[in-house]
Amino acid sequence: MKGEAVTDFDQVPGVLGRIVRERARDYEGANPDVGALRPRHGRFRAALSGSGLALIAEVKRASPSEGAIAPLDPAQAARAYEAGGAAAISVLTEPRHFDGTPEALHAVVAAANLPVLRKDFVVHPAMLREAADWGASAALLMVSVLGEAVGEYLELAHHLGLDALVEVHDDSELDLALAAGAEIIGVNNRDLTTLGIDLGVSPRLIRRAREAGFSGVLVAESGYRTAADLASVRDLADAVLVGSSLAGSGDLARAARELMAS
Ligand SMILES: O=P(O)(O)OC[C@@H](O)[C@@H](O)c1c[nH]c2ccccc12
Repeated sequence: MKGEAVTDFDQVPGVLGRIVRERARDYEGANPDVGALRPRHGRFRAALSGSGLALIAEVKRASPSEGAIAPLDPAQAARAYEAGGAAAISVLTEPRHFDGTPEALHAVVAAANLPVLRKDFVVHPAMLREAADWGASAALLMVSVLGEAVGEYLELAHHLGLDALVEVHDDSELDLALAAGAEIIGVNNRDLTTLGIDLGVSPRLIRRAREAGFSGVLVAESGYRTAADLASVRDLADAVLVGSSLAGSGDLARAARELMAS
């Protein structure tokens, strides 16, 4: 199965625009063929579908909003998150702004007994093929980046046996994700064009998705630092995705446990 690279990023503003244009250049000329159908185990989705709020803990060494966070060893960090009760691990593989690497993902897949999400700015089918080859269970697809192409990328991800976390930040992106047939929708509290956080975004859009009849998995993303911060999504979301506050805590297992204590 062959996909198409997304190249038209003129509409994407701010930091996000800069990053996706860099990523598109990185993968220019890469092979867009994702090969034969691979079996899908749905391990990422299953890990988030139990009762109670599940934690997706992120291996995040740096970010555009915080700069350097912590020089984490990815394997050690993943084992600590697992010990702290995480249901899945997210690993940044974007090199310039998040200090991510493919090796970090390899190391986490080898070290942890949990499903792993490749967190990157996917703009080319080859990035999904890599995620599957590297042993990830899921990949992030951002509607703010892919626009109408999100449906095609969802199909490519599923063809490769991957679950897809389809990320939205506003009403029109949510509508696109729902129309594309997303099974797992993440609502990002951070506006990636300005980097501003509004913890009201997740509860609002998660409610809207449920009202629209969405029966899949809903994930609240970004900006959560304390157990109290989670009150607004505790009985609403299936999972939360947390990076900076855990990664910068010094004791990742303990920070994960304390964050999720209700
Ligand atoms: O570090 P935080 O505020 O806990 O956020 C984690 C995660 O949600 C964030 O890293 C993220 C959400 N969507 C993204 C898209 C690309 C890069 C990073 C992200």
